[in-house]
This record gives sequence, C-alpha cells and structure tokens, in this order.
Amino acid sequence: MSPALLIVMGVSGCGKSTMGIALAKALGGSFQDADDLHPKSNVDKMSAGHPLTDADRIPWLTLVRYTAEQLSSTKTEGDNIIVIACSALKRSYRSILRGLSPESPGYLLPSEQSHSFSKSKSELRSPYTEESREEPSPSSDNRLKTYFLFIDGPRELLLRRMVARKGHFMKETMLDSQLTTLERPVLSPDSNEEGVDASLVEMML
Ligand SMILES: Nc1ncnc2c1ncn2[C@@H]1O[C@H](COP(=O)(O)OP(=O)(O)OP(=O)(O)O)[C@@H](O)[C@H]1O
Ligand SMILES: O=C(O)[C@H](O)[C@@H](O)[C@H](O)[C@H](O)CO
Repeated sequence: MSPALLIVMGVSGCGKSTMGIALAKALGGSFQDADDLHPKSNVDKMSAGHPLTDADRIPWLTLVRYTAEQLSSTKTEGDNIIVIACSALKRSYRSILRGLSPESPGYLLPSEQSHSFSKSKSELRSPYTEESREEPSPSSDNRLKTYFLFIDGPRELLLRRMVARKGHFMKETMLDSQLTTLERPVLSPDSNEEGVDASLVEMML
C-alpha cells in the first residue's frame, strides 16, 4: 500500500501539533511539524507580530509538500502514514499541500501573490467557483494521497490556550489575523465534526 499524508490543519493554538503527534504515535506513522520548516525570516516576522503573506507562505508550503514526498519515498512496508501539522489556512495553500502545481487545473490563484504563470488566470479552470465549492483531488498519477483533519473552535478557547502557552513565538495578538485568513474547508455530508474543546481522545475517535 502506498503511503498517505494526513495534514492536521487549523489556526495557531488549535492543537495541531498535539493532535498530530498523538495521531502519528497511534497510527505508527511519522510526524513533521510544518512550523519547523519555516525559514527564519517567517519566524522573525511572526515573532514581531506581523502576519505572513502569500509570498511568505507559498515557498514554505512547497517545501512542506516536498518534505512529505521525501518522507513517503523512504517509507517501509507497514509504515504507511505521514502526519504533518500545518496551518493550511487557505484553499489555495491546501492545493499546494496536495501536490497540485500552479499549472494544475485544481490550483486557485492566491489573492495576494505576484507570481507569473505560463497560463493566464482565465485559462486556469479553478474548481473553486460558486458552483463548485468542493476542494479538488490530486490527479490520479499523484502517488501520495493527501487528507486534511481540520481542528476548529471558538475564538475565546483558542485565545485562552495561546495565552496559557509559554515560550512560543506566536503570540495571542496574532489570533485574529489567523482567523481572518482562514478559509474553512468545505465538508462533505458524511464528514465527522468534532470541536476544539473535545478532549484529545474524543477528537481521535
Ligand atoms: N485537546 C486539547 N485539550 C486541551 N488542551 C489542548 C488540546 N490540544 C492542545 N492543547 C493545548 O493547547 C496549546 C496549543 O496546542 P498546540 O501547540 O498543539 O497547537 P498548534 O495548533 O500546534 O499551535 P501552533 O500552530 O501555534 O504551534 C498547547 O498548550 C496544548 O497543550
Ligand atoms: O500560516 C501561518 O500563519 C503559520 O503557519 C502560523 O499558523 C504559524 O506557523 C503557526 O500557527 C505557529 O504558531
């Protein structure tokens, strides 16, 4: 069986790292925190209280996907899951994390980026239209199947957790920008939803 990638996503302080580590342990997979792949410039910017932009995040997200693919290529039999904790706040970011390139039909042009593309925006068939709100699947030739586990919750609870957490570069003053940037994934009718205030064990059920 080829490996799968599970990305635990959500805003800062929602519990991605805690959940990701626990899941990787329970499933016998490997864990990578996407925070550890940020360039120093991104960490410095967030530490100074400035939200990242698309231009800051896109090379980092590309590295996160690349790292997952590298990890998957070194997987052995019976060791089939890679868990990554990554904010993955926008749909376009999740496309990159699924391994879709800007040339792919599934890629949504990020609103703020100034990258140049070989095709004009109108030539790209984005599935993220009013008619089609489901997120795209990676192309069938993409070996690393990618799934997202979204942890959501009320601002007050997230804020309390960020305030209680000591020694982290991300201060609670950044929470509102995270929530503003967040584009919640569109859930399919058979998805399970569990709140951020559920215990870790409940969330893993
Ligand atoms: N299910 C939970 N119940 C209670 N506390 C939790 C739970 N999950 C995480 N926490 C606590 O909330 C805080 C934030 O958790 P964590 O660092 O895992 O979040 P995160 O989403 O990875 O944050 P960041 O992206 O900012 O690094 C930590 O102090 C953690 O111990
Ligand atoms: O996309 C982002 O803005 C970042 O990934 C942030 O979410 C932080 O890295 C993370 O939450 C650490 O606190």
